[in-house]
Amino acid sequence: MGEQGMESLPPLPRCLILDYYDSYTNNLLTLFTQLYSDEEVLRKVVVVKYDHYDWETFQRLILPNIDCIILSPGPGRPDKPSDIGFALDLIRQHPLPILGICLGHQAIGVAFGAKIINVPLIRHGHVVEVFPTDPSSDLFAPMPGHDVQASFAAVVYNSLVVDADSLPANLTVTAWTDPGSNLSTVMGLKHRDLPIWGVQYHPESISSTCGSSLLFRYIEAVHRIYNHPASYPRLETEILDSCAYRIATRQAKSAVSTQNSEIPRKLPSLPVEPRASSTHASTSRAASHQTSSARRAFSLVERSFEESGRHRSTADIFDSVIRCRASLKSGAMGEIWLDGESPTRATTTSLACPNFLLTYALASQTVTLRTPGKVLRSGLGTATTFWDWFDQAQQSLATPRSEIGGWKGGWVGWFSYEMKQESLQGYKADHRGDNGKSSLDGLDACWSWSDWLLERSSTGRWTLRAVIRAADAESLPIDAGVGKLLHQAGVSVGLLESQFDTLYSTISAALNDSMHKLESRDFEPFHIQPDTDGPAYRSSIEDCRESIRQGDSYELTLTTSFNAKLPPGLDPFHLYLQLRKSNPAYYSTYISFPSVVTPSGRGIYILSSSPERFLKIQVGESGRTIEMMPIKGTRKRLKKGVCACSLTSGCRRQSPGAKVCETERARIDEQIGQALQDDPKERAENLMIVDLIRSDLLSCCIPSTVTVPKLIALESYGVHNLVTTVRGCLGDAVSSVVAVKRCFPPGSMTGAPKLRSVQLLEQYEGNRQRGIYSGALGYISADGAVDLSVVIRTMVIQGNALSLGAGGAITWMSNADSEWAEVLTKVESVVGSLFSH
Ligand SMILES: C=C(O[C@@H]1C=C(C(=O)O)C=C[C@H]1O)C(=O)O
Ligand SMILES: NC(=O)CC[C@H](N)C(=O)O
Repeated sequence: MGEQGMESLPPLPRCLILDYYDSYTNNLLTLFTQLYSDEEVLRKVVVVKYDHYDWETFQRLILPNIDCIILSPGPGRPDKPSDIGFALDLIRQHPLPILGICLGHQAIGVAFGAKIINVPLIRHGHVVEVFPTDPSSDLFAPMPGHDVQASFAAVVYNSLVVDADSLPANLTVTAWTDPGSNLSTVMGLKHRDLPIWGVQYHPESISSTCGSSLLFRYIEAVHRIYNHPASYPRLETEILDSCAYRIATRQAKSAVSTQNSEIPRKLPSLPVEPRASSTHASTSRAASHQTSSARRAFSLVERSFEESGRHRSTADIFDSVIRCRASLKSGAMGEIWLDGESPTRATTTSLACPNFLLTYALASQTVTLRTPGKVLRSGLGTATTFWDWFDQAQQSLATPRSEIGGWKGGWVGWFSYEMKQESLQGYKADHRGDNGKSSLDGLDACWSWSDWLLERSSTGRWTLRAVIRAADAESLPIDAGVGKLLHQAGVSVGLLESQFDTLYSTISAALNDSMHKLESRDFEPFHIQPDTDGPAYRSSIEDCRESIRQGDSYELTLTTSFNAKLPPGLDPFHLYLQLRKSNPAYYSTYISFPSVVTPSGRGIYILSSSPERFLKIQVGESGRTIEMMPIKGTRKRLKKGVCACSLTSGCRRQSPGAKVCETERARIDEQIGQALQDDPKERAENLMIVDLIRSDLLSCCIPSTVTVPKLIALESYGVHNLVTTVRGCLGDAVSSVVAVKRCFPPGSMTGAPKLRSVQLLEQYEGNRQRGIYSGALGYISADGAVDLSVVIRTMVIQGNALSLGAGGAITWMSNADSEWAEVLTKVESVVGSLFSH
């Protein structure tokens, strides 16, 4: 070493990132793609779980075939063998250049004899100022052409830190935070003689600066150690295959990619044929979309109803067309209303009567097909998960892709929170919450299929959309999977052209039936009670804070459940009509499956007013985009009609509703929102989940495409919320269902790091199953488009039992009283004055 830094980008060495099941590890890839192309990074950099190989195998198979190592951040302690695996041996034997980040950095300290202590001030998700001891050299030297800076801003996620007083002589401190104060801690280390470096902060965080220059200088140092070869070989396939999530390098960033399957195949991307003015639905054009090499049984059609029904309310149409028309309801499994009443974002509404349901029981690993006349079960066996089985089902019933947004027919349903057992890598079955109360009993996932739907655009026009089955189409394979079940039950998927025509006429008549009147019904308020009372919840908050203090978690979304017995005769639909008025939300949804029986009785009904997007997949010109919009940070609003006037505000009359009162109320409400957006605790809560969501998306996206177009924006619906938008382009080989699986459960409902937080929360929530609450709800369109909400602010009714989950993110800075008040605010935003509690 000792040579002047090279001023050009070195070729990329083969780099293995050892992942401690942290929820930020994949973000390191974005530092690489700021320097190198996606193709190069996906060929040369691999993320492998720290327990994927044992030490002996790692030394034999991996070490000889890589050039450098990054040790990731992670939960727990570097001096605890189960948390750190073989890293201490790796560092002590220092076979290759190593860069440790956060937990990895602390492991470097421990490996050479330093002590780990608690930080004087825990500030997960906060931006701190880092002061390199020599900002002009080694890993902190600026990028070529940039000025030397005495300090830079970076995000920290640590509870623990290397004790500066215990450092052995062979380790040097390279950076500090808060130098000279009693908050000062070690932010960087390096070995005096060996190519081993560590940083305590998170260079990969969205709000950290100088991350790519650190990586650049590390790669430059690695390159120097290998005497500047012209290039490095690509990683061997076996090593690439040991990555938890592979993204296809082939055709990275290509235009529209294939629908599905881990084996990429080229299918044409086809638009839906609009049939706005035709009264004869012809499927011939749709059918002609099929190519002989990729023949599909199903296609999409749509036909508008022009002015019909335009002046009637959506609730009225839902009641008259979907709920009351016997000819449409016979043969249906229930009613679906993807409502989407949003004051700030334009939405479409979809109404449907599904033909069949697929439900999944985690405990017995059994899929059940439910049709109006039949119930058929099929065991999955232990070799597969429902996610993979359902992925195949989705693919076998898929239509060609359409660039038109929204649900075009196909699946509507949910994955309950417990489906994490089959999606979350490293999840330990013995921590499962299945000894807790389960009321879902076999509805851990539930996906209904609708051949057709009635859609209202944001301008009010109604359109019939359908999945069409070509009369001469080959039938589905019936030897396994969904095809076998559907065949046994005698269900055929998709409408024939003639059926579409008849349906169009029937619905047209119903839309024009102005005699229909939607009755509104009053009902008695009922009593809703929390599962956990305030003191018990406060005590769980302290448990969460203790886990955070010990370094096991950075943030935990603690939840509880509120329950009520409904008065006899209460129709959930009428309760939903009240909810959509009192708490309009982007993802408001009503689902009714009256024939499904659970331990609480007959029928399951979902009444959702979720404002939160979990995940949306759209097909666009440049490929499939995936977007997630986590919410963190919630405050009560000052509602319309409340007089907030004070003596100083100039309103003397103090009469709620008066114009001057309303102006004052709006001003104070805006101030509350602004204060939320400016609050460092709330911003940190949001940032922690944003970094986690970026890492989730990197498990299915081309790395350089993952961006954050909107960071910590204020959205005010029923409550004030802070919302971030994270977006990326899906990798070619990642199907829609696989993308959902890789990001499930929603990070805003777990906290970070996801795996460790999920398992801790199971303990702190008394092994209670969260059920549909905290899961994902929405559509997976026949063409692979997806839009799912995070299931919050949602009433689930089974028989006469109503449950409503609520919770909030706990960080070190949480105050038990205000967290409990936040939970009650969320509950109130849903049940409001309907209930006494
Ligand atoms: C846990 C809930 O909400 C989650 C927690 C939030 C928060 O802590 O601010 C906000 C939205 C959700 O991601 C809930 O509504 O029950
Ligand atoms: N982000 C991290 O790697 C955290 C490391 C360690 N668990 C701590 O809390 O200090």
